[in-house]
Amino acid sequence: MTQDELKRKVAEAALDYVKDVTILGVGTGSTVNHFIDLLADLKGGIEGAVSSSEASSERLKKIGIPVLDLNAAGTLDVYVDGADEVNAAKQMIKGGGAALTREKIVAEASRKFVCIVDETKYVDVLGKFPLPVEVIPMARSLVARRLVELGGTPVWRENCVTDNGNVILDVYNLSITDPVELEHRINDIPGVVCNGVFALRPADVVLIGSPSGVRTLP
Ligand SMILES: O=C(CO)[C@H](O)[C@H](O)COP(=O)(O)O
Repeated sequence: MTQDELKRKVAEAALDYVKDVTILGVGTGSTVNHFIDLLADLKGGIEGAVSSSEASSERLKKIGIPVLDLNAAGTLDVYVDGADEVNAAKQMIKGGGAALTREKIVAEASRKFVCIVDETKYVDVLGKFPLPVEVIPMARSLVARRLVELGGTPVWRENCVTDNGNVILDVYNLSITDPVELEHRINDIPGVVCNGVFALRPADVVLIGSPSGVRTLP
């Protein structure tokens, strides 16, 4: 099976978690794109979705699902999103699609975070995938210097402007043995809007697609 077929398969499995949901949170990325496409056929009572990106909002609207403002929607029952890496503690690296800030907000606003990944995303230690950090443009060099002090090698993702008008630094060479500590430390750097470590609010359910089926992390 191709990686894209695995993404489709795990997206299908996530439908079980939204059957009784009327308003759900929807993440960003190619795995979530499959999930959105599958929502179109769901004979459920979905009345609307809170989206984590302009790209997902457009896709939701195309299939007739209204996109709601989080301020009006309040607490969401379920948030479905992908990840770039996930570990056994259901902590993740996210932000490969530059949507990390809104993803972290919608995740925080949700009772249940269902993370959908193919098997290539499962790791023992987070950090092989370069850690995305969203930064206010004027602070880019300052934040990069602080990230070097933390042991990383930040690289400016050129030609990328986030939905919030900011820039992304991708941090290489991190071995994230204490994700909670690193999430706090990067958040503390002035100019950082958000970092892609999702450990303070990990996933509640992780579904992993493989050729032999979809497994749920214990
Ligand atoms: O965090 C994300 C976007 O900011 C995505 O969830 C992550 O990049 C995974 O993407 P894909 O499903 O395309 O592999």
